[in-house]
Amino acid sequence: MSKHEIAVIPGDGIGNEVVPAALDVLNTVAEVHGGITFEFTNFPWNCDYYLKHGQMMPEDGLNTLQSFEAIFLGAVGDPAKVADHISLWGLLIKIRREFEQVINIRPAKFINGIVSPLTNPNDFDLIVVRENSEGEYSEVGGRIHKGEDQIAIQNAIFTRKGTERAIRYAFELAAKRRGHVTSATKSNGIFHSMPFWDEVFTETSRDYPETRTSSYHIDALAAFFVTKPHIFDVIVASNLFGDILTDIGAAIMGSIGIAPAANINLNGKYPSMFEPVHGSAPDICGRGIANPTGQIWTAKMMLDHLGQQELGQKVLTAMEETILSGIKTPDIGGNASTKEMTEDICRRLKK
Ligand SMILES: NC(=O)C1=CN([C@@H]2O[C@H](COP(=O)(O)OP(=O)(O)OC[C@H]3O[C@@H](n4cnc5c(N)ncnc54)[C@H](O)[C@@H]3O)[C@@H](O)[C@H]2O)C=CC1
Ligand SMILES: CC(=O)C(=O)O
Ligand SMILES: [K+]
Ligand SMILES: [Mn+2]
Repeated sequence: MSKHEIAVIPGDGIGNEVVPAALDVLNTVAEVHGGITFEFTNFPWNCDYYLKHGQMMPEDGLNTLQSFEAIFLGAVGDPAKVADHISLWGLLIKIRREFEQVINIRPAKFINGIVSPLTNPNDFDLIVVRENSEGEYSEVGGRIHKGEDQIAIQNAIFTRKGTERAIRYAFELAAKRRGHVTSATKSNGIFHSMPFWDEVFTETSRDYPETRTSSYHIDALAAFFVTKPHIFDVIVASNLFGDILTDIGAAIMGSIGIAPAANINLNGKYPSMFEPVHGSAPDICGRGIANPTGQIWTAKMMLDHLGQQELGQKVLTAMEETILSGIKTPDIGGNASTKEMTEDICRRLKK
């Protein structure tokens, strides 16, 4: 019997609806497997916690999390209670940074049974490798002066190490897929960091002569996600570009509620963290209609990471069958609740 100890942070809003759903699925696969168990430890760190304690997590929160094999998170943010930059930097981004989760892997593919907003989705199947530790997501800068003299300065950080690490990861991943890496750049408008990004991409690509490479400016690339997403295999992007591209990736699948993500620690010093692409969706929170499949597909990515690829595949297959059978939440054209969709996935896993 192998036991996986997982830290669970549902967070805010629909995180509290989709995380329990995905835990049901994980418990179901463990039961079906018979040889593994999960021990989930829940941490109620979110914007309500902030209102009570003045911080998003306790002082020793990271220490506590460090002993777990992985972290399973829903979403962070409730702008009605706490400003987004405070809540996200106090929990989600803090964990990504401090635990050196330097890569964010975000797949998107055509799913049978969901109407894509694209007329010709053409069975696209892509993965965005998002640099997750630096780039435009930065605390470096400041604000000075008042009134009409106000100045805000925001510095983006691109290190050789961080840039090359993300690009190399994309090449390694592409070697196991269709052997094509696309770089997201903007060297026509961003004077220093993006020409640097291009140089590192070109240099790194020399170590992978078998791999086909492309490079597009992010504006054109975003448009190609809409007009011809099937041309992509692996896309490597900076933190912000990857963030934006993956909401588009989610949208062309049919809903942001489906898209999964994994924040990967590569050096083995800290746990990795699994959380879907979407946020806390305050507009639908509390109605029991949040799409659980982004969180469930994220659970599949966690299973893969834990070495349980076979179980991961089972989860994805059950999820796809449920969708194909028409048991779908409203965001993907159905009228099922979060609970009904989750129960159907669990039922299929037990068969
Ligand atoms: N990784 C994270 O924890 C993220 C947190 N956020 C935070 O979440 C809050 C809301 O941000 P938004 O920009 O509105 O993005 P959002 O992703 O929460 O919502 C955008 C739209 O997608 C819908 N949606 C999202 N997830 C869904 C699901 N599972 N099922 C059905 N519909 C779904 C929402 O109802 C909304 O209309 C903010 O505080 C924001 O900072 C936003 C993005 C990522
Ligand atoms: C914050 C956010 O939107 C993301 O990291 O995906
Ligand atoms: K999330
Ligand atoms: Mn995002």
